Amino acid sequence: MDSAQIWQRYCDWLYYHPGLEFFLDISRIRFTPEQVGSLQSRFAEAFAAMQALEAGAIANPDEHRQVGHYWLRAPELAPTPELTQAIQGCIEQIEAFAEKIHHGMIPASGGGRFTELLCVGIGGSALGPQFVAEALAPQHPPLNIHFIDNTDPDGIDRVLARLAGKLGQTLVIITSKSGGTPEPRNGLVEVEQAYQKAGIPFAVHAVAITSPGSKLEVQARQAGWLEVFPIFDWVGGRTSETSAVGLLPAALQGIDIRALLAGAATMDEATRVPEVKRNPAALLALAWYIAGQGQGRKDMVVLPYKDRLLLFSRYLQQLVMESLGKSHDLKGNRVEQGIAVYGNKGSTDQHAYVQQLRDGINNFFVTFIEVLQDREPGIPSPFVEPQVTSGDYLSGLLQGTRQALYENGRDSITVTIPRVDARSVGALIALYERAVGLYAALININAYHQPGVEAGKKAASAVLELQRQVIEVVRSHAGSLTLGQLAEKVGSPERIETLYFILRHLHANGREIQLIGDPGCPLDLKIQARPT
Ligand SMILES: O=P(O)(O)OC[C@H]1O[C@](O)(CO)[C@@H](O)[C@@H]1O
Repeated sequence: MDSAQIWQRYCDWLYYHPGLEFFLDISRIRFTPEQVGSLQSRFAEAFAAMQALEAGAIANPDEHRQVGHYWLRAPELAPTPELTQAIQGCIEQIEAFAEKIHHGMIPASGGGRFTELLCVGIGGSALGPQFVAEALAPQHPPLNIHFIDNTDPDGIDRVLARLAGKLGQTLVIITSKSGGTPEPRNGLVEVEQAYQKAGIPFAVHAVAITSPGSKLEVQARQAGWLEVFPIFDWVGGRTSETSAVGLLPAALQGIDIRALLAGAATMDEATRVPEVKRNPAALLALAWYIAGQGQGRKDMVVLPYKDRLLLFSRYLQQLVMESLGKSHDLKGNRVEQGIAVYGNKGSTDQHAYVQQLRDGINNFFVTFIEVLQDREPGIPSPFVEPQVTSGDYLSGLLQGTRQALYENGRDSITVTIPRVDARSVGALIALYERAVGLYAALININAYHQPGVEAGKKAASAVLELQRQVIEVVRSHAGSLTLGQLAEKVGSPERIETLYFILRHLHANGREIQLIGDPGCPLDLKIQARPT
């Protein structure tokens, strides 16, 4: 194609939404009109499936659940008046609570207003709030946000060290839809202990966001925590940013949650249009499908050219990969679907891996995220070269990379937003949620369950059970044992490798067990109880 044809293709396929000042360009994905035509009937089915989902169908058949995250920003569309009321009530509850915290009507136990916010949660209970905090938190927020999103003791220590001396001014949110995920439970135990050590009551600092009736809710109510906010059954973790999961931390940081919801609602309207060319989420799904031949053969590299959007790719990683990475389709055929997502930000990544993107293995397509506004209005941009600002550079580098990749047979999508504000971020979240839903319908998979995650969780609890057994056996044995003898004694010779990992970890942490000998020769090691 010559430059005039490429330009014509750009104009033909450009999507623009005037209300959101949002552009989407998929012209640099090399698809043919025939390919688009061949997907028309599948798209018709996908639009119908999405309509049924929004009307309250059981769109997550394995878990027998409705999928209602779109109702969160258009409560009037929820299938019953009770649900409409529950959604609206939750938003009002969030706003009222944030106001009381901001104005010191709920005072910190250390006196005065809360100044810090510690969010404990993992996966969908952390990634959205982290992305939104990075993108939208004001320079001087009413509460400074911190996250514990793992069960890494050192990671927890680092966060608690930052809060040293400030626990009395810290509001703690524990977020877990199930209320039983081990990582946030562990975070909660360690944070509670930190409060105890500091002699500060925990309950008057604590808030839960969880499913009604969960273990976490029961604990919060029994202990008299400040408040409990609901996560509705029909909201999945990875699509929970516009529920209390995302809205509460955002409101507490002074982010305009009504604007976030309005941006998402406007994008939802735009992505309900049952015509591919006029629906930006359908255009994205089309581009993904064609780029990866409907089998995820190409990875999605997400490159926002804006520091504030750094965590967007991480957020999308869960949204896309946990939704689309499935072994079977809805008919029970083994399909092993998915699209791998990675990326950080441009132009920084240009000095990291863009070399491979341009010249190396062609197993990806890029999504450039362009932000038109360089910096806050009113702040002048100095020239870094004659007539050129830093922002011009950023824009030039995005365009240059897009062009250089295309010239070398590498495809890309470009999403353009006017500025990083609550409205645009809400729109981006809604855009990708719908694109994932439509793509899942095209490839006929359930995007709303995550059975694969369970296998790792089950295996982990079996490891911990084995560890308990091992400690007991070694403690009650006089003298030392070899690894083989220990494996026999615990009745798990087939799990000798797991045993070795357990022992090495206990030894390294000065725990109940000692290893004597060369750690590089596991079979020669002597295992004994550590003297107390
Ligand atoms: O909010 P919960 O129930 O603690 O779950 C956290 C995360 O764990 C998963 O269930 C599995 O990784 C995610 O889908 C979810 O976002």
